[in-house]
Amino acid sequence: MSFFKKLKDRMFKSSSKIGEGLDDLVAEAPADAPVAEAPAAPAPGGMLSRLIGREESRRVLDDAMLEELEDLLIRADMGVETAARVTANIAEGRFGRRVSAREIRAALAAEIARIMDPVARPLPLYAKKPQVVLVVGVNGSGKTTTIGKLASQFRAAGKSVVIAAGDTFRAAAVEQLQVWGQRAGVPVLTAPEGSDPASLAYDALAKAQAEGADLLMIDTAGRLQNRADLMEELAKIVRVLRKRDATAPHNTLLVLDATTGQNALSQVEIFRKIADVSGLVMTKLDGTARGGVLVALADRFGLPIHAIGVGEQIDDLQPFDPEDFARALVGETEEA
Ligand SMILES: Nc1nc2c(ncn2[C@@H]2O[C@H](COP(=O)(O)OP(=O)(O)OP(=O)(O)O)[C@@H](O)[C@H]2O)c(=O)[nH]1
Repeated sequence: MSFFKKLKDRMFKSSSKIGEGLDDLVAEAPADAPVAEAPAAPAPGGMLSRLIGREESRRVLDDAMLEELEDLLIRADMGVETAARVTANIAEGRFGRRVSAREIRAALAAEIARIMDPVARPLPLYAKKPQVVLVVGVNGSGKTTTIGKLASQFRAAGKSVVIAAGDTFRAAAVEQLQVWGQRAGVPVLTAPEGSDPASLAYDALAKAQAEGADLLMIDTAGRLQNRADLMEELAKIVRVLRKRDATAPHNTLLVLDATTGQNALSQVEIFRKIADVSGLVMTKLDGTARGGVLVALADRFGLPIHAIGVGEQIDDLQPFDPEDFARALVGETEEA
């Protein structure tokens, strides 16, 4: 199965929200809508429709339609500012013309891909050994799962990986990480329940250095209820790591849950204040209709999006491909 097909299948809720919304929008043309004088540009596939005797629905792209389009994008979690900008760009050169859903869908996919293109960057790998990756995010966002999936991919690429279970206050979180470590074939370092996460991070880095490991991934707590405590905990981990390696951590990954929609935006704001976030992973894009939030994130923050989670299995973490994502999000059905 191609990447696009898999992504499209997994993101079907987001896909159908925008895809079906666009079809309805064009079909809902007011009966007395004025007919544009400018000839409509032939849409791809238009010829085929004519040959099989089925004309595509078209609607004049006027203010009312643009407003409906903007509403549709906001409902798909793209955020008010991004939705307005995208809609304005789509209007350019098309305003007053009769357009088909297919044409708007293609234009929308191109706009979204243009926004996402600069942020689609895999986790950078450095020559520095061990490369220390701090993983932050609220509880339940998918940190543990993402660490397991990433560790498995790095192992498959021939890298040696060590994981540190830094959420020492939650036994269940540590156990979960151990399960993922086993699946990925990667050692997981733990500390007694309630012990200082910074001291575990220090020991883990010492061990990773002694073993000549390529990567050290450190899980952290995600208790936002007490932000000051969490900030202090993360700052202490960084301080202590730097005693062994002044350049650590080399990446600070923020894991976000797509099902939280617009809330993901405030999580980025908060975590950028309490940790030096260098990149994002968006999980749970499968089974949510809120995938549009990724566009808002890219547009607002410009932080690299390293990968997306599309399921609970070990191989359900994909590199972020802006074109495939954009086409899946707007409900395109065909391969490019
Ligand atoms: N459908 C789906 N589920 C996911 C994905 N990523 C994680 N999950 C699920 O989300 C739930 C929470 O994931 P965890 O990895 O335990 O999240 P965490 O951030 O480590 O949470 P805590 O352990 O509570 O700190 C689990 O049931 C995962 O199976 C994904 O991409 N898709």
